[in-house]
Parts: sequence; C-alpha cells; structure tokens
Amino acid sequence: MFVLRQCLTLGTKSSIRNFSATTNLVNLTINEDTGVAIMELNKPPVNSLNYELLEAMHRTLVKLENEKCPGMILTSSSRSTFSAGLDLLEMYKPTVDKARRFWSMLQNTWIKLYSTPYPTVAAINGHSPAGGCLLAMSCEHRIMVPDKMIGLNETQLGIVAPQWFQDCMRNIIGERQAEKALIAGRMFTSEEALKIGLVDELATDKEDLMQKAHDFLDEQMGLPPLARSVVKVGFRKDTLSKLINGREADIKMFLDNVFQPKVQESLENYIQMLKKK
Ligand SMILES: CCCCCCCC/C=C\CC(=O)SCCNC(=O)CCNC(=O)[C@H](O)C(C)(C)COP(=O)(O)OP(=O)(O)OC[C@H]1O[C@@H](n2cnc3c(N)ncnc32)[C@H](O)[C@@H]1OP(=O)(O)O
Repeated sequence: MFVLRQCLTLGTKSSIRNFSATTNLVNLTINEDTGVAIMELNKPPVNSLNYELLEAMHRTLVKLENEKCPGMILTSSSRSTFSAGLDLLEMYKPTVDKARRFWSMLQNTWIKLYSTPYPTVAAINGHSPAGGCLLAMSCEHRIMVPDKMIGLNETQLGIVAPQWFQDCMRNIIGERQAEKALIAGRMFTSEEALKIGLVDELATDKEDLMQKAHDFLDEQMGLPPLARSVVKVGFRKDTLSKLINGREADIKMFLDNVFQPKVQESLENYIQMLKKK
C-alpha cells in the first residue's frame, strides 16, 4: 500500500507544500515504507516541456538525490500522453534570452535525470514523441502501455534531434536501428518499440504498468547500491561528458538553428496543424 508522505507543488516560483493536484506541474509521491518515489508529470493537456515544467522536474531530481532516493518511477497524469516533447511555443519566435534559458534548463534536467545514482523507470502511459522519448530513454528501464507512439520524430518537423538525443537512442537500440529511425524521424507503436528494444516491456493498463515498474525497482534495490550506480554511470559517462563539456556549443547550435527562417516556418505550420486537429 502506498502512503502519501509528501506531495509537493513544484510550480513556476518557489516550492510550496500543497495537496491539491490541480496546480502541480510535478506530483511527487514517496512511499513511506520503501522510499520509492513516483514523479508524475502534470502539465495538462500533454506535458509539453516548457521552462517551468523542466525547472520543476530539475528541482524534484535534486531533492531526490539529496534525500538519497532508492528508486524512482517517472510517469504522467495525462490519459493520452506521457510527454508531447519540447513545448513548441518555447521555440516559436522566442527572444534570444528566453531561448537560451530554456535550452540551458533542458540540459540541466537531462543531465540530472540521465546520471541519477538510483534506479529509474519510465512508466510510459501515453504517447511519447521527441523530448518525451528523450525523457523515457534517460531512465534505465521503459515499460509502455499498448497502442501508443514513441520515437524521435524531429526530422519530420524539419528540425534536427540534437546529438545527445541521438546518442541516447543509439545507446539503447544500436547504431543501425538508430540511424534509420533518426533519419526518418520515425515514430514506433508500443509493439514496434518493444520489438526493437526501445522499450523493455509492455503493460496491459496503468495498474499493470505501475506494478511492473515497482517490480523492476524491487529487483534493482536488491543490488548493492554503490556498485550498481558506478556501473550505471560508467556506461553513461561518455554520453554525459559530451554534453557537459560542450554545453555552450550545444546552446549555440540550438540558437543558430532555432532562429533559421525555415525552422520557424516549420514550427509555425506544425503548431497550426496541431491546433486545427
Ligand atoms: C540542429 C538542432 C536544431 C535545434 C532545433 C530544436 C531541436 C528540438 C529537439 C526536440 C524537439 C521536440 O521535442 S519538438 C516537440 C515534438 N512533439 C511533437 O511532435 C508532438 C506533437 N503533439 C502531438 O502529436 C499530439 O499532441 C499528441 C500525440 C502528443 C497528443 O495528442 P492528443 O490528441 O491527445 O492532443 P492534441 O494533439 O489535441 O493536443 C492538445 C493540445 O496540446 C497542444 N500541443 C501538443 N503538443 C504540443 C507541444 N509539443 N508543444 C506545445 N503544445 C502542444 C496542441 O496544440 C493542443 O493545443 P490546443 O488545445 O490549444 O489546441
């Protein structure tokens, strides 16, 4: 049985304790007995990753690390979507300062999530395109409900998935599959994603999803934590160092690209298309 020890409101400003689920960008539930954390993204309707949501995630990850969290499940409060990826409105006609601040927070959040010493599992209860797929790929284990879509679809939008997004995919599904998927900007059904190893397990429904996520963590939490985390970070260090040592260059790459008229045109058309849907 899960006991709600704390439910934090991690919104745009300071962290306020609040038990209302309606205004939280991230709902954090910690099991009193096991210490397992459930981090539920809660930015309706589709958890698009804007600055505020990324900042709330980052703060939650720092808190979990400081409190020596033994394991974390990343999931979503949306019925249709795990995360719709980066918030297109953050990239459409931003100021340079806003774009820089946004990208830098994305980097911060990813570095924290990808390098946690504790085990992480993505309970993917909905669609997971682009930045949503990155979040899932940054966890150690992925479990997905059926009949949803996941992948790095950037090419289809006329933008390029940054190198670290690409590296994450390559690390999971291998060079050949990643090259094909990234060139095409391919989205996979849950079933296809299982076949190529982009997800590790399928679940029948949300309950089964959460049960399987807990089973994974139980297994991991039975291992000696220090050895476990050293091996994990060892496997991830090249991908991490590439971004950590090249953060400024990565921001410059983003700024150079996002302000290209062709990129802005693609974003505008895509936003319009989504609104008309
Ligand atoms: C060389 C480097 C160049 C650097 C360039 C930048 C690199 C960028 C890297 C990563 C890119 C991204 O992550 S871009 C985001 C990509 N995301 C998508 O393509 C997903 C788009 N959304 C969907 O396909 C669907 O919304 C969904 C399948 C996720 C859910 O479908 P559903 O039917 O449930 O919901 P709606 O489509 O009706 O959407 C509801 C509502 O949300 C708005 N929406 C959806 N996605 C986004 C988003 N990513 N950002 C902002 N807003 C989004 C959608 O417009 C609807 O709005 P309204 O209710 O106002 O109509």
